[in-house]
Amino acid sequence: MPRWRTCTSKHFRWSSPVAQGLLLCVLTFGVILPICCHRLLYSYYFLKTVYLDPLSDAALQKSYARGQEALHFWEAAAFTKSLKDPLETVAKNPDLLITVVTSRRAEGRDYHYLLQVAQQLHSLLKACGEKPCAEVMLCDVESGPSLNEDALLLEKQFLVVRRSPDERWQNRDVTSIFEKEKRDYVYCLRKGWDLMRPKNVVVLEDDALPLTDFFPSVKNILSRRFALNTLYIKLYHPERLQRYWNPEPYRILEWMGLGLFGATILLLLFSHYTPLSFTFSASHFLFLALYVMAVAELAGRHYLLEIRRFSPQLYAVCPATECCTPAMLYPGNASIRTAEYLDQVVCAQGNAKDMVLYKIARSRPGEKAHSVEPNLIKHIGAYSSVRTNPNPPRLL
Ligand SMILES: CC(=O)N[C@H]1[C@@H](OP(=O)(O)OP(=O)(O)OC[C@H]2O[C@@H](n3ccc(=O)[nH]c3=O)[C@H](O)[C@@H]2O)O[C@H](CO)[C@H](O)[C@@H]1O
Repeated sequence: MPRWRTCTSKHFRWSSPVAQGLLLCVLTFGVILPICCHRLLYSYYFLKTVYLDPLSDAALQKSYARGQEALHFWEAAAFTKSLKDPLETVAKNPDLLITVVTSRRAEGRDYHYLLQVAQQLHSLLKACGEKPCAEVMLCDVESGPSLNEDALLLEKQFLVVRRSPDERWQNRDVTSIFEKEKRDYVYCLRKGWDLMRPKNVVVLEDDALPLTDFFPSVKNILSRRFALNTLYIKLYHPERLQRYWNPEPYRILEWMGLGLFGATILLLLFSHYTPLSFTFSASHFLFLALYVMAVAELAGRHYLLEIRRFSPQLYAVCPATECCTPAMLYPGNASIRTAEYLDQVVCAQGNAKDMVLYKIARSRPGEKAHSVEPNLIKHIGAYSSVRTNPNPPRLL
């Protein structure tokens, strides 16, 4: 027998733990995960070159169809319903006020993001039963010569607030869109507080579509102790930034915890169900922990988070992340504190209101900020009203 064959058989036996571990890794990472995850947008296995374009086009088409359906819905409602002045019908001191900040969109107007959000809120509020879960205020910040037609269409159904000509005059010198966006946000925070003195406030951007678990989850979060001492709680973080390998310290802890938990379960299963005699060792445990961690990261943490939707009690609360403010919960009088803080800062490119808010919460003594996972809204805005848009917009 040639010499190399003797060597191989001496050092490499398929029954050895190393060979079995190798086989498991090759099967999992080279066969099973690629087959199961190549179409999953937020997985490392996602075949971007093949699937990104069709998935993005399908998402645009779906959003367009929802927008047109919402347009017909609200056009019909405007004809058939003649409500009292919405300002008379809103409750004072509601438990929850939902403020939707909206401006006219130059691009993507046919998607009617605001109408989609309003229709979803309308149906979720109807499902709440007799006592409404929240009051809704639409804050139309459009100050240009063109009107925000979607907000106009909703005037009979919702309370719509706008700046007076004097207030608009005071803001005429703002040249940066990011500073304008911040001032608009502050205006909406203050207006909601002045009109209703709500017990808690959620501010939604007009392209933040609440998911079906929105109201039960917000209620559950507000019932937790930490909410009382929080400046804001983020209800959305972009899916593409939800990976473990994004430098958020709490995620590394979660990742390690998952690895240890998964390894324990796998060892218990192996020891019960393998016909071979099984000896437990620390290196087995370490290997399995790393294996579970790698599977979770490569398949996509986003999909793991979705398991938490099973019940609002399972939603995780973690330290706030930096990016984006499409859906923010301000418990108690935090909305008015936030407006005061934001007033003291000037926003600019690279230092938009989301970054500024994050820095405020970190630098002010006694203020804390949190994020909830999984997301409570879906971000439907493929076209930004403050940044240049790629043509056509893509999901990643
Ligand atoms: C999904 C996502 O990452 N969204 C973030 C991104 O917004 P986007 O770049 O996606 O912009 P967007 O069009 O969604 O606008 C954000 C919000 O600002 C409002 N608006 C717009 C123009 C204006 O003059 N005044 C005004 O108030 C608009 O109605 C909307 O409620 O960046 C913003 C900061 O710049 C925020 O952090 C958004 O959460």
